Amino acid sequence: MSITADPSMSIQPDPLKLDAWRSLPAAQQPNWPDPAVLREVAQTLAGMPPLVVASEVDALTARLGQVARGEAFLLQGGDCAETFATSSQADIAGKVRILLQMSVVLTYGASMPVVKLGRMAGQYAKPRSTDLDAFGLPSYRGDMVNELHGDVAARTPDPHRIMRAYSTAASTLNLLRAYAGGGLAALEKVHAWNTAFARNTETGNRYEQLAAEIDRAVRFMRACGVHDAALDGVELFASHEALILEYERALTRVENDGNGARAYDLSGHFVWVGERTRQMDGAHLDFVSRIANPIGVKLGPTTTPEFAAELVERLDPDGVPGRLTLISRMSNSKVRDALPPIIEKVQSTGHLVVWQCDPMHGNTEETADGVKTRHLDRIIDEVDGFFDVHAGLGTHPGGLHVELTGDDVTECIGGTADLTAADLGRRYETACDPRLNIEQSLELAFRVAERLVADRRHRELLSGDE
Ligand SMILES: O=C[C@H](O)[C@H](O)COP(=O)(O)O
Ligand SMILES: C=C(OP(=O)(O)O)C(=O)O
Ligand SMILES: [Mn+2]
Repeated sequence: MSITADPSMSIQPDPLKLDAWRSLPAAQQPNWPDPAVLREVAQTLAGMPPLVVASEVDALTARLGQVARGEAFLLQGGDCAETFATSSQADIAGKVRILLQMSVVLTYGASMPVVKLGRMAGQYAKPRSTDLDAFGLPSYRGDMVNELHGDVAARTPDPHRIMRAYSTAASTLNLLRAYAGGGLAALEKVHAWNTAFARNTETGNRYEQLAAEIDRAVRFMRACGVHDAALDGVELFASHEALILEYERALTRVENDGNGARAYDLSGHFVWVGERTRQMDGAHLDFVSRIANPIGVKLGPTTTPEFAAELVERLDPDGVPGRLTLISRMSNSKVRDALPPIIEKVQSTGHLVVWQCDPMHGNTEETADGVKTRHLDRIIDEVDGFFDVHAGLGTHPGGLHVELTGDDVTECIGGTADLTAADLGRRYETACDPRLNIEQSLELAFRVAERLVADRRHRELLSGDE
């Protein structure tokens, strides 16, 4: 579905052209039945407090600048589709715990600072391959738009859901901030992040050993009188796909500092444009080109090097390292051929971007029963291919973008527990794409930490540092 939105919906004078997208083709927008209701909701939302503030957004750009320069690693993860029903304390805590576990594996294992970015507090809208689902109902497009369960009425887009998305994002962020600022995220809790379920697995045991070492180190530092905020909490940022442009626009605020007026999309710290909405002349790229947030763009296997170079010039005109993250999602079979010419062409522009690997979306497959799944072997192979390509070109494999949950779900197959298609029925709970469970997520984190260490060692040997 591709529609051009109503240009009369511009809310205010618009010197930064934040409404220019309205006259461009916008892919994947819902067919809202009543534009007047949508307008009303957008106006209400525009008068509400933003969910994050500009200084936090700028802090994330600075951190991502470190990633772009090869000094840090970006870990981004969370649900494919957050739902209102699965935004409870337990759901949020579960995702925070697994992100903390993965980041500690990476920080400790690879001695590299990790920028932590949840696919959380806004990931309520989904692009779909088809307008109708397998039952002939209008496709589920995320809780911000329509309802997963039910009939045609439930699947009819309802603009009021946008307000519910805003309030669910607010309560999710509230808890995220509380967890990040202390309590759950303090390094003393490194053992507590491991759930009972994962503790009894091979990967969970491996984590326990690492946690024991960290625990000892933290106790040693405390005994030496070290009281550093970095031990007591973490910086945790929030991100989602900027899909429903009415929502993103309504939460965009213009800030005036010494450097003039800048627009920030304060629905989250980082937003990205998906594979299905990255048309060069389309509404989504126009909108994100006008905001000051760090932004991402997904790049699938049809991406040409020329497109990537044009994208970089367009979205990072001022050459700010960390402004742009290019998220490759090529599939394990294509990454080794498709990615190198893209990186080389982008390098030739002189811009410094974050290179991030999404090993999930190119590797979705269907079982004989028509269930969407992903095999951990293919996921790990795409990550390996991504690292191989960067090692070959001398560029920094900057980050990982994954769909995961803090639960013991059975949605992806493979891993040390050797889940098969026959296990999928046991706990298949996703609203959209299959997510890694805790053990599979940890296994992937250990693999990435090993690659970071091995590749650094290799570079040091080549440069004769040791
Ligand atoms: O992340 C989401 C999916 O990859 C995307 O929405 C497409 O899913 P579909 O092919 O089931 O529509
Ligand atoms: C839809 C998604 O990805 P992509 O745009 O890469 O298909 C997603 O990240 O959930
Ligand atoms: Mn997905």
